[in-house]
Amino acid sequence: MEIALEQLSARHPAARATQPAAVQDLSLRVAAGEQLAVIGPSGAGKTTLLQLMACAMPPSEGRLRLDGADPWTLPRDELRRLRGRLLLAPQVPPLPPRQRVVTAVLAGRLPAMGLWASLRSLLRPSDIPAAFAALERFDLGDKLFERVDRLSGGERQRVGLARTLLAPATAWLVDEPLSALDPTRARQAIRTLVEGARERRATLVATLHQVDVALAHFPRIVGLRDGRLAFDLPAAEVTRERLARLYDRFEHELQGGAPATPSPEPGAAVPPMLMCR
Ligand SMILES: Nc1ncnc2c1ncn2[C@@H]1O[C@H](COP(=O)(O)OP(=O)(O)OP(=O)(O)O)[C@@H](O)[C@H]1O
Repeated sequence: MEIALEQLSARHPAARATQPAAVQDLSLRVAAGEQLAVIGPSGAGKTTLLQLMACAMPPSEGRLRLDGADPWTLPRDELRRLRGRLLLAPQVPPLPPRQRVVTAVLAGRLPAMGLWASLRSLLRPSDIPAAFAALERFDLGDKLFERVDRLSGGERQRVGLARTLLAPATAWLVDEPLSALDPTRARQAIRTLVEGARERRATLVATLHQVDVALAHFPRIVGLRDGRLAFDLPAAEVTRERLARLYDRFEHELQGGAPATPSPEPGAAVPPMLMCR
């Protein structure tokens, strides 16, 4: 799916009147199948940007276009169908605590199913091999029949990512997918997510606090600051200086520095983890 933002601004309904808009005058085009990482300090508007792309909140100004259509002008049925092609994966996946992992993963397919098939799938998992294969890619095959509330936070986050692999969506909008993972797991998980999106030809937009992971695994990086576009560059052009400007007065969120040399290929050894938080 192609995603285009034209001078988009957005304000959260609960925001104070004195608070600036969470996203301001943002123009951006993400081609179908492209992979983009969004970085920036806390409060920069990264999550809001994903919510806008996912049609979870309407813009207050400007226009969003998904495959050329403005979703907010579509009839309700068409908007619902369009939302079925969008996957917004929140930082903490909404997994019912008593649910089995297999059911939670297969729930990724629900948007493509009718009502009865959905109910049947929730009661009796329909494609256990597919759930197992998705979990295996995140090193969680042994948790297939475990209850979700018996998993660690990091395991739950990976179950959420395995569910993404089964989703019928053509745009994956993934919010801080690595926040509960250790550095090794984080790299493994992002590699799997990026590969999965490529295999499915899905557009992937991920917000990331780990700047080094973003630079190593995504070809294009968008820097957000105070709701505005600070830069939109190929990963190799995101220099230490640019990052210092992006995180100015938020240096505590950017530990270390950007690689001085061009970003390594996916799978290659990467510099020490830069955690932003
Ligand atoms: N539900 C809400 N109601 C009111 N204001 C909100 C809401 N959600 C976010 N905001 C405000 O919008 C701005 C952008 O927040 P957003 O969550 O998009 O930033 P972020 O870059 O994702 O931050 P973080 O990295 O901490 O998750 C912030 O000023 C925040 O306080």
